[in-house]
Amino acid sequence: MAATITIEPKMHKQPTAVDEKRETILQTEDLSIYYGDNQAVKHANLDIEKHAITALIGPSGCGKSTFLRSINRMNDLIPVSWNEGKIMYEGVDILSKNINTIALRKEIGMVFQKPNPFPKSVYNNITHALRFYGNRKKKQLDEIVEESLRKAALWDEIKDRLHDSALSLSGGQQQRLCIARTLAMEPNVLLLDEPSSALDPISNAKIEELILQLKEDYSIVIVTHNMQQASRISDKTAFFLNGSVIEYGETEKIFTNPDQEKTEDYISGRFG
Ligand SMILES: Nc1ncnc2c1ncn2[C@@H]1O[C@H](COP(=O)(O)OP(=O)(O)OP(=O)(O)O)[C@@H](O)[C@H]1O
Repeated sequence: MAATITIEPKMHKQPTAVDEKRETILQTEDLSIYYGDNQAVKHANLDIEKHAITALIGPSGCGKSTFLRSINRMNDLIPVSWNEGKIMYEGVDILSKNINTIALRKEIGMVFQKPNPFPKSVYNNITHALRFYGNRKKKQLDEIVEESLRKAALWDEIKDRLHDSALSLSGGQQQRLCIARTLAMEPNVLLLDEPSSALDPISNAKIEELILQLKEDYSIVIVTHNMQQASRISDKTAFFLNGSVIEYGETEKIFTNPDQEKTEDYISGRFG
């Protein structure tokens, strides 16, 4: 039977049940990812928890972004990329050939390092994909725009600028708009690839605060080079080195009492 990802309408989510927290939402099983002959991720076994923030850390080129992009099959867009192993999401191996990747990317949304709003109005940035996928009424679109911008902590700042170009917003506002655009698709999982590294410290702090709020409703995986950021906001941390997951555990433990010497060396700045 063809494996599909079901999209359930969930505009008005119920509050998260306490007992739902810290369940596993995604599991990678012996996941390896290659670019041609270059093995960028090596046999990764990670359980990503629901309603938690999972940070992926490690030196440049160790495979963090590759791992992240594989979770919603964005890596498929790189022709030389191929993989082995499994990524289980809601009982389905999302690396299967018959997965609907468009539906998958709605459920598992992604935000990139550089804010990349469309050269359209704020309003149309959020409604563009919704219009493409369905015949939503204006009233409904208005509600989604407001709800998404509120969730992205941007509504109060730009509610009078909905028809201005998104490119007229500041860098930090553009990044929160990109987050709002992703939230409008009602994802379960958010993949964030260094979402604040291109921003000034105040915008960075706002994004961090936002990510912490979003964890109530979403499961978040974030790639970051910023050790303070990882220790401030994440619940779990995975340390990658040369494509391998060297250590994975509670963030507090990883940063205060890691099991592996290499982890200790990295977080204390001895390399990387
Ligand atoms: N599009 C691509 N085509 C070919 N090789 C790639 C591609 N993207 C990444 N790689 C290779 O895969 C390996 C892992 O890169 P990746 O970008 O995943 O690491 P990273 O830990 O996210 O690095 P950084 O922190 O610098 O972003 C590197 O050897 C890199 O050269």
